[in-house]
Amino acid sequence: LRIAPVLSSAAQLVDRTLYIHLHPGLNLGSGSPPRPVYLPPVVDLSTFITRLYSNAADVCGHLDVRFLLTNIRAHPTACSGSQTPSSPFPTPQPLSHSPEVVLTDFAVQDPHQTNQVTQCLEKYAGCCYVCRPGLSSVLLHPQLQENEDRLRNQGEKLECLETYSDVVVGGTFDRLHGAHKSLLNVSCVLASKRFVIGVCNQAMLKKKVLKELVEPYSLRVQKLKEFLQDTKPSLQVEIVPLDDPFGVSIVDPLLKCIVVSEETKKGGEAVNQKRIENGLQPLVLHEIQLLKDVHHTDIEEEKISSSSLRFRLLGTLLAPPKDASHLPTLPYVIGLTGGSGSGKTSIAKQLEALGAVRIDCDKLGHEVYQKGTAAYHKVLEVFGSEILNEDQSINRRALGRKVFGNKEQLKALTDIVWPEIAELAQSRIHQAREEGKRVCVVDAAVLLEAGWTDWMHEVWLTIIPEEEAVLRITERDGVTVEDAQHRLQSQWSNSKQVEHANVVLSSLWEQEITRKQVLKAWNLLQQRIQLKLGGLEGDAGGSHQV
Ligand SMILES: CC(=O)SCCNC(=O)CCNC(=O)[C@H](O)C(C)(C)COP(=O)(O)OP(=O)(O)OC[C@H]1O[C@@H](n2cnc3c(N)ncnc32)[C@H](O)[C@@H]1OP(=O)(O)O
Repeated sequence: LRIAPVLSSAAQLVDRTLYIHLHPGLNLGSGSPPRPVYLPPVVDLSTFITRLYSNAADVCGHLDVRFLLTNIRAHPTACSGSQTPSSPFPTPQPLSHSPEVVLTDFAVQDPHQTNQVTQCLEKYAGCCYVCRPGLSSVLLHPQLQENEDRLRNQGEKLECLETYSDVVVGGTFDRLHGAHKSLLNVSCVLASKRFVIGVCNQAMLKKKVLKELVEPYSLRVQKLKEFLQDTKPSLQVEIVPLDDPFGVSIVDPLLKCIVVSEETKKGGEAVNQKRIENGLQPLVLHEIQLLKDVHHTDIEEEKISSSSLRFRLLGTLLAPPKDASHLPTLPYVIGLTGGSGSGKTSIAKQLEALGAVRIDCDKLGHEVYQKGTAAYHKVLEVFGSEILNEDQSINRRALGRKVFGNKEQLKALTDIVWPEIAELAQSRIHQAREEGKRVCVVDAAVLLEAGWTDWMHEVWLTIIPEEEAVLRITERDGVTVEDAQHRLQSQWSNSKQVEHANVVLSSLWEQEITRKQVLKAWNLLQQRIQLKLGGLEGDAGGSHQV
């Protein structure tokens, strides 16, 4: 009952990381600073953790909340109410992000006490964690539902939570969120010695929504390590890649418990089946609650999920634009690219409707083949007269069949036409500049392959899964599945393109959803342009105010 009010008042003061240290009954008003104590891992604690992360997602979603377990320790006498183990508390624990301020919800009865209480609090924090010198303290005044609180605390019986020497969990752990942290925290409470985490490798991501936006394996592992080092440094953490749904869970004889959610319970049962087949003891399945995502939209999952987080990244700035000081600030040039069938042209048209000048490079490409032009003759020289229509114009479909799926032939063609298309596109940008336009969108299917990023301010990319692209291409262009695949194979993969993109969009869902992404991307772009222009004006006046 206290969690949400405490979190929301803390969120008003904290920008990034909120570490949580639990000490029920902490008395800061007695004059002498209290000592940190060990708390027993009780069943209530796992409920607390789930509520904590569920509330955190709701009231302070922008914060990286980490519940610390250093003072949670199993002890034979630990589960009989207020008793705590008497072994000395270890030396202060260093945290990944050194605390700058310590907050408490301890209620001061007499305002004259405040100074003494804050001093006690700072000393107490320094006994538990390594804090920077000059750590300040703040007394929070959360709006607690006191009566209910008091009622709950009366005659409470604490039930001990069973702990296990070796605990295992598996998952993708993309963009570590509250539900992951809740799972990890509960697992850390359950594990007394070793915690094994299987992390999905590339092979396991094939079916994931927006799999191209899943963080690299090494980054996911790094974030997990940092979180667990803060949470429970005494634990032996082993992170192993998962190439299949089972990994080490079905071969490690020391494992005792697997932590699952409602959704992954079946997977846990399958693990046990395999363990029995392998002559190993089955694991205890510890099921935790799925956290609800109160902010989820109609097309997002109800639970807190990485897929929803990836979806929300669409249209936002994923990577800062590279230095474009060699380009005029206006028009701001967006290179819009994406595989065949990814909806690039329809997105370019939406941007045009919002005010951008659209430069369609497929169309410019067609212009350069016109009879009598230099490119026309060069293409004829390289590919022969079999690519001509009866009227001697170039049959692009026939040319496409020759080049898509044949690297050398495609290169021969693009060496001829790309310089010509680039020149046409640049002259359109120049014209837009003279007309005082603010934004140009260069719609070019293979912009990255062509190395055109030097004359763009940003690269925007539209992606859809390959199977969907094949469906769309065959339907739209009346070509065979094989031809569609050849065409896609002539282009960089989505993942490779994502590495170079500043903004990613996806037309996988209904048109309205694409429209919302485009609008979001456009509005954010306007803010970036405004900032740039503001910066320029500031520079011109010699002012460097922050
Ligand atoms: C750097 C740029 O992106 S410039 C724009 C792309 N144009 C080029 O690269 C020039 C070379 N390509 C061509 O001239 C033509 O595509 C041809 C002659 C091969 C085929 O012409 P057409 O049958 O009329 O097909 P069209 O030009 O509409 O292109 C068909 C698809 O192939 C893709 N495509 C075009 N050029 C290439 C290429 N060089 N490599 C891979 N895919 C390509 C396009 O993305 C398009 O799909 P989309 O509309 O879903 O995005």
